[in-house]
Amino acid sequence: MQALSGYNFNFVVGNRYRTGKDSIGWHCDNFPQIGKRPAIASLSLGSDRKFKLRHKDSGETVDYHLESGSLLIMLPGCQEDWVHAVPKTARPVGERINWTFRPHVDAIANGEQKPDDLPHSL
Ligand SMILES: O=C(O)CCC(=O)C(=O)O
Ligand SMILES: [Fe+2]
Repeated sequence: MQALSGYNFNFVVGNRYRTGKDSIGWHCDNFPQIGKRPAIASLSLGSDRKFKLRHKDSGETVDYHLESGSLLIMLPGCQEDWVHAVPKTARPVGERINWTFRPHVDAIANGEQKPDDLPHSL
């Protein structure tokens, strides 16, 4: 993950969406433990679902269709300026697993997430 994204990550959060009725509402992930201006990498597995971004000031929305195996990188600034959500869907979708890779201040000496030293190729 670090080689793919260019960022270091220290912990992972998993979400399971059993059906289209499972969802996550509008939010941003910028709580203190995650450090300042975090980059977050999001890996999707299983059924595809819509992922929405909404700009906090302008209200502009951007929709992504996250397929199994897709990797979405939310770069520094995304949590500060945008909220995101995975809405419910009436489509008959099966289970989706999402893993978000995040920094943690306890593991980063100065509280800032640093780009990784690894090359950006696999
Ligand atoms: O399931 C997703 O794609 C997003 C999950 C999410 O926003 C979160 O875990 O904070
Ligand atoms: Fe989130």
